[in-house]
Amino acid sequence: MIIRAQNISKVYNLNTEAEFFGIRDVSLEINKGELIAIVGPSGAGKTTLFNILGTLDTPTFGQIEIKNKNILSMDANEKSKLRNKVIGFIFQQFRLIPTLSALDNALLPLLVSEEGVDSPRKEKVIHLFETYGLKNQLTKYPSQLSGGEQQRVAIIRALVNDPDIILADEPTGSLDSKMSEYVFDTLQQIHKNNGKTVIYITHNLNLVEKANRVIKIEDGRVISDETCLC
Ligand SMILES: Nc1ncnc2c1ncn2[C@@H]1O[C@H](COP(=O)(O)OP(=O)(O)OP(=O)(O)O)[C@@H](O)[C@H]1O
Repeated sequence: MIIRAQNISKVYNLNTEAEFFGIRDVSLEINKGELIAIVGPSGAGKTTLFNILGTLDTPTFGQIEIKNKNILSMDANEKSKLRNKVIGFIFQQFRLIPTLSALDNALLPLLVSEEGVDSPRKEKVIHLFETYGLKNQLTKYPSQLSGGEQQRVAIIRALVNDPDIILADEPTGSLDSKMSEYVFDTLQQIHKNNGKTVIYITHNLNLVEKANRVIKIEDGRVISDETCLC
């Protein structure tokens, strides 16, 4: 098991009149290599859950373990190290830095890690650009790339530290249907070829169908959790 969440709740504005449960008593066990879609209406708690699974936020109640490590007992520095090594993030709005080339954007997690960028690591990233059809885009700036290409650069950035888990918050939410397929195809390849655990939030029914497991959230609770044996 790669992630275990036990009875986690996130309470916003705790002990005030505005107290609100973003998620309520959620328990999940996520195994290595799963391809999971998180679905549910707007305001259901998907991003709240995403942030907690990604160690970007702390639950108010409950326990969370990633790779058998208790996240709640870690300080900010330990969490940030674990996050950098174990989790790759992809967001709806790509979040590339406009003044850096596509290659430098993808290298950023290495630049801020203890290991830094060396030649073999740079070559590996260039190889990823080739694998994902971006070899002619290395020196381009984000504004010179299509939305789908920008998201693929963001996916490579999420992969450079070879994380076990990829967390994607509506990765195709800003793209038209053709570009959505183009980008999702990359996520599927990463899942299939590299054995990564991929967890994505989506409103796109075509992408829900492609998951091995679908977790539905409503009013902060998991209302169904189905694994497809296909
Ligand atoms: N910082 C906050 N303070 C108070 N309430 C919050 C905060 N963040 C989120 N919420 C509330 O928690 C609930 C869940 O929000 P969340 O962003 O997780 O939903 P979501 O399912 O991701 O929605 P969407 O699909 O619209 O992105 C919402 O009702 C939201 O208003």
